[in-house]
Amino acid sequence: MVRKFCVGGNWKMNGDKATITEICKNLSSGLDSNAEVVVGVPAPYLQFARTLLPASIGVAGQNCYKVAKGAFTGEISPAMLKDIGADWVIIGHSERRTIFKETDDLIAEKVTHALAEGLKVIACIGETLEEREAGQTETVVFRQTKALAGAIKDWTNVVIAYEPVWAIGTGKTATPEQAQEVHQSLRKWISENVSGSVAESVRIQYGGSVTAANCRELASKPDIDGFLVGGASLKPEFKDIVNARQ
Ligand SMILES: O=C(CO)COP(=O)(O)O
Repeated sequence: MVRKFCVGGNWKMNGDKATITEICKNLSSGLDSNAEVVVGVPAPYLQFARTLLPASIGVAGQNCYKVAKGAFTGEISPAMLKDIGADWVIIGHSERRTIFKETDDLIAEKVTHALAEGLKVIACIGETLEEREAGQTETVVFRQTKALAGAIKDWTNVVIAYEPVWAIGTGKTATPEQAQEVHQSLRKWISENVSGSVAESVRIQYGGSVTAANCRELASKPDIDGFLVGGASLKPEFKDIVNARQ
C-alpha cells in the first residue's frame, strides 16, 4: 500500500500578519503534488492564512477542546475550527502535554470529539530524553498510542506524529535509523492491537528538528510517511521538506 507523503508545518505561537503573508506566498507554488501539506496556524490567524493559501494546502488548529461549546473561557471547539475553514487539528503535542499538563485521557477525549465533528487529526506522541535513556521509549509511545486507539473508531482521518521530545527545537534530530525503529514498532503495535489494514494505511510523521538538510534521508525510510515541522516550517526551506520525496 502506498501511503501519501504528508507534511505538516506547526507554526506554534509564532507569526504575525506580515510574516504569515510571506510564508503563504512562498507556499503558493513549487510544492510536490504527490505530497499532502497542512499548516498548523495560531488560532487568531487561521482564517487569515486560509484566505492566503491555495486550497490544496490544509489548515490546522494547534489545539481544540473536547466539547462543541459552552463555558470554557479561552478554549476553541472543533466546530469553530471547521466553521472558519480549518480542516485539521493537531492534538496532544508535547508542548500541550508538558506545559499545559494535558493527559493521555484528555487527549483521547479531544481526538474522539474532533473526529466526530469531521476534522482530520494529527495526533502527537513521543518520549522524553529521560524516558529514552531509561529504555522506556516503546513503553511510553505504546501507552500514548493505546490511549489514542481507544478514542478512534475510524482511522481514515488520523495521522500520527512521532515527535521525540528531546528532538523538538533542540537541533538534535533523531537519526533516520532511530526514527525508523520507532515507526516500525508503532506500526507493529497497531497491527497487533488495532488491525493489519490500519497499520498498513496510517501515516506516521516524524517530528523534531527536521530541516531541508536532513529530511531526504529520513524520508527514504519505509515507515516514515512525512514530517511535522516546527522551526523550519516558518522558513522558505519548508518547501524543500515538503518536496523531500521528489
Ligand atoms: O514540535 C515540532 C513540530 O510539532 C518540532 O519542532 P522543531 O521542528 O522546531 O524541532
